[in-house]
Amino acid sequence: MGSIAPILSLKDVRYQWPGRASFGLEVPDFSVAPAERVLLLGESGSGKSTLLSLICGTITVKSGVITVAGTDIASLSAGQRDRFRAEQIGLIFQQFNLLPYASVLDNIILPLRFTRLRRARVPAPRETAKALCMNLGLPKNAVSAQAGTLSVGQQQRVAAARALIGAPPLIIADEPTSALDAATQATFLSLLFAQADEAGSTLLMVSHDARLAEHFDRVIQMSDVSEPARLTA
Ligand SMILES: Nc1ncnc2c1ncn2[C@@H]1O[C@H](COP(=O)(O)OP(=O)(O)OP(=O)(O)O)[C@@H](O)[C@H]1O
Repeated sequence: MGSIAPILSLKDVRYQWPGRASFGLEVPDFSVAPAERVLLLGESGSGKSTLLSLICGTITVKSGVITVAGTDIASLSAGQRDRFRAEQIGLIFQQFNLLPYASVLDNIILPLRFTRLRRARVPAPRETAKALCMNLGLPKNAVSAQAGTLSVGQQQRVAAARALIGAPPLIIADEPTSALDAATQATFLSLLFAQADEAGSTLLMVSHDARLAEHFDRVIQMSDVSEPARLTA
């Protein structure tokens, strides 16, 4: 990784869900370099979503330090963390989390409402949203459709466009291809990578699906990142 500062870094991070002594994360050292495409593989229940929640700051570490784009997220108040997340991280959820009755266009520009910094990077939000839709292979008339009326594969592209708009430095994707067949997965990933490249965004994806590995710069197993065996209740 040389002297380039990582976009994401976890050092000596520990987390345990309250009342869940049987599960814990312990991450001695994990980092992602700018523009890397990293796939984090792990079985169901291995803690992938917990790790992403820690990185996004929706749950807070018991000990250790997580930095995103150079900022220690524990140093921020809850409100600052929400703003910081909206500014710095584009999220693609497993279930996409689109507003089903809002238009595709309104879904895509939604993150810009929460952060002036990200909004400032998009002089013409509606035009940018339309361009992202086109580049991600959505039909032209899809932008005005209600998001909930689209197919699963199309909704996934809308979720990707929403994550990419305003070029956040870090894109985090939680099993975004689990509902798709292999050919559609590959197409989606190559479109996502091309758009992430254009935005200069780093991509961290978690999945249980080892078949995705060939598409990524680096593939890591959850068991190499976290050492749950060392935890005590
Ligand atoms: N909100 C929560 N409260 C308490 N325990 C939780 C919570 N969320 C997750 N856990 C527990 O943390 C452990 C890891 O779950 P997590 O969802 O992080 O794994 P995962 O690898 O993302 O699984 P999957 O691939 O099935 O989504 C599990 O034992 C789970 O029950």
